[in-house]
Amino acid sequence: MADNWNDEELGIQNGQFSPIVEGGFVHVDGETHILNYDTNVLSLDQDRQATEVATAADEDQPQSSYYDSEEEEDVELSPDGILDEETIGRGMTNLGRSADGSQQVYLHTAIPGFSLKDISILANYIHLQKIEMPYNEITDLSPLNDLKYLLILDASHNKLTKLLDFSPPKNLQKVDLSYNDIEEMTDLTPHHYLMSLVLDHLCSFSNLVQESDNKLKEIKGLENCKRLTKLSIAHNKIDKIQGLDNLPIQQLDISHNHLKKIENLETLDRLRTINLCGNNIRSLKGLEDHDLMECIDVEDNEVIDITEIKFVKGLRMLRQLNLLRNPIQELPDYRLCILFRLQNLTQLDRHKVEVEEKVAAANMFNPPLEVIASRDHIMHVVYQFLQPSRVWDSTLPSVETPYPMLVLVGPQGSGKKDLAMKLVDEFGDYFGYGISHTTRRPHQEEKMGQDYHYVTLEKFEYDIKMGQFIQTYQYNSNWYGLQMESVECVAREGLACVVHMELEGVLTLKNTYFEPRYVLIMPLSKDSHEKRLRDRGIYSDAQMDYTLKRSDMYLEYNQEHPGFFDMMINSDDIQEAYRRLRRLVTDYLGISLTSEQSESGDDEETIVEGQQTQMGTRTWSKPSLPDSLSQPYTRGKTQSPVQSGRGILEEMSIKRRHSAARDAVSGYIPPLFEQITTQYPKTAPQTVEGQVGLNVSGDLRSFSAPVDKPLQTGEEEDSSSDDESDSTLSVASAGDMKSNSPDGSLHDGKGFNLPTDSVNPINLMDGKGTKKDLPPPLQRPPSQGRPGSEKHNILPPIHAVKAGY
Ligand SMILES: Nc1ncnc2c1ncn2[C@@H]1O[C@H](COP(=O)(O)OP(=O)(O)OP(=O)(O)O)[C@@H](O)[C@H]1O
Repeated sequence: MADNWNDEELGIQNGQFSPIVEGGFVHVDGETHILNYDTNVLSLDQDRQATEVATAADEDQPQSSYYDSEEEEDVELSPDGILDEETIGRGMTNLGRSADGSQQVYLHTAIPGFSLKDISILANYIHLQKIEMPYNEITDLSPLNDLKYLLILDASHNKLTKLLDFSPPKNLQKVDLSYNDIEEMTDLTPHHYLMSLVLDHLCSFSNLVQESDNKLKEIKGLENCKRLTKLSIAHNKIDKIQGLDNLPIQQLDISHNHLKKIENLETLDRLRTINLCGNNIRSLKGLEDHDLMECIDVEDNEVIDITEIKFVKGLRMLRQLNLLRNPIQELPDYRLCILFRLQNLTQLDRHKVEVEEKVAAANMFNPPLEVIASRDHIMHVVYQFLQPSRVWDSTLPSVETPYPMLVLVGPQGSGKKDLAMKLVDEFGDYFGYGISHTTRRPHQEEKMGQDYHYVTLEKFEYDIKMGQFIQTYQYNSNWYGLQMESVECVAREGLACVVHMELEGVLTLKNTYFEPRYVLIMPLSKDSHEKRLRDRGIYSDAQMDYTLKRSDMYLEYNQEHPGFFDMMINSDDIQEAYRRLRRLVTDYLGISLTSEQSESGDDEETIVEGQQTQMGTRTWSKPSLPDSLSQPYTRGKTQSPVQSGRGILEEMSIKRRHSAARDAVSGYIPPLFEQITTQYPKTAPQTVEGQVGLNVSGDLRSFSAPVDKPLQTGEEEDSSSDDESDSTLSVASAGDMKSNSPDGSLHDGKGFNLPTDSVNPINLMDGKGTKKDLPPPLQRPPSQGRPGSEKHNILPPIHAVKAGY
């Protein structure tokens, strides 16, 4: 009869079978069918009408719902441990089609906790696909021999002594035999459809009180289980991982065994989850090369060394790692340390990884340059705040006119120190060398207080704490730093300060109120850079490698941060580099050189003005006001106008710094520290007239620093030519503009306060960007006496009122 049922009769709607089950009856569409417990087959009961609704069984329903009928409490089920029909019937769930599709049958039964010893009756229920019978006293599974459709078997918590010692149901896929008295794994070749095997806590049942010696010690017999994807053999006495070669295992649980190392997993290339908790493992070696691994649990082991992480570092899919209760937890900053090394983790030690932690880890162990610089800056500002306040009147002469500084930046061995010193030698009337402090020892040819101030680490640290530094940076285990006093010393002389430093130093400097011009001195040829380093004979191979790698970083930084450097000069040939730098500076200062002298090389060049060769005379470039910074300019004869100068962000940053500096200056109350402030000159070099700042106009910088190209043969290096516009730092000679002023003075009584259009370099160009004819520059009287502020009006004036005097 059942064979002829159509879907509707069977309660199948939309392909879903939804009968109403009540005890041994099934109600479908108002008809009641009787379940034949012997065969699982339903037959129609004409006399009964469905009255009550019972819950339809769900395939994944938990065991706890096996018995929920209170009315049947009185009945003694399976007395004497012999499984009976009543017990089975009550545990039946999941009515569905038989495997051949011809009948409606119950597919699942659950008979837990009946102290069953004899389950022979199960042999009659051939349609069962899933049997759950934990917490019994079963010793023999042979009645399952005939259950050829059995897929899932849970016989955990029984008294089985043999592993699957019944002739195999054809398709047995999932087996849980944990908590049995099985001492040894036997050959499971007959169960070659096995996908999941759980053998936890073997031999525990009869040894609840005392730890059994008979626990499973060896993994074996699985060689032919070619479909095994999950294996759990936790809480046994296994001391070696073996016998799993080439199995498709994805989940492996060997927790709480006696493992000392992770081995023989190389061929388990589908492994995704491994649980090794509660062993004696010290090293994570053996976990590498599992590309699909997502989750590793090694809680409660002996992992102590952070370097062990290297074995799981390459696991790109790894998301969860548990290292709780390992000695490694004692390491300082353990969590950030791990998160830095394993940046893909979403869970560590059972705790979700927060984004903030990842950022903190990166900032702690490999901070971006900007973070290094910000920290450095913060540190020095804080230490400065802790000191009595002091007015740096030479370097902070006015909030509107920044103190002129030139920073040569580049990798070690780029030759920037030599260039800086040479520049100061030649243009001593304009530039002074800002001497950094260092903890490194002087090289043979270096002199104390000339190349660096050489100090001990203790002294360096002391000076940091005394708030002396503007910036510091550790390079190759030596510390370098520029002290405020070093800059102030130069400023007091009325000179612009030239310093050289690594990129990190520049980043810090960019956080300060200084607004230097930055020239990247870059050896573009690796070979010549390496040769220069090697020729010095003082660097180890590792140091040279480090330096050469950093030179790539400089190039990248220049590419990625357009406008960060004002100019790049190739220093492969140091003579040529100096010529370019020199040229840049003369443009910058508005100093004219005769073409003859320019061609004659760096050593011979003489500064002239108004076509007169006279050492020490010069024309002055007109200082620009901040407003003029974003004016366009032409760069080189052959190039189309390129935007340069400050980017929008830089502009905004400068505005912020101006405003901060303005606030600082206006709120300054000196009397308390008069003795400190008065030991330094209160003002910068006094003469205001004809002052030249380095803050020459630039344009919006939308490209990385322009490279100052070497001159071609026949090309004139003449500041009077159009080449003047070659420099990013230069503007059309503003000295020409000053010809309107009889004495070349730009002073308006307060400092620089020229009408904007008079300093706007665009005004020097015609509409097409070519230079207009300009009036000849006025000759400036030759300098006399010692070089210094009184003669060289480089610095802007101090606003005494603003400074609080
Ligand atoms: N205050 C500073 N802040 C950051 N870096 C600095 C500072 N002073 C010097 N440096 C840089 O530290 C690096 C190491 O200094 P060192 O004197 O050993 O190099 P160098 O041989 O003079 O390099 P170069 O030939 O490029 O001038 C150099 O790149 C140098 O410019």
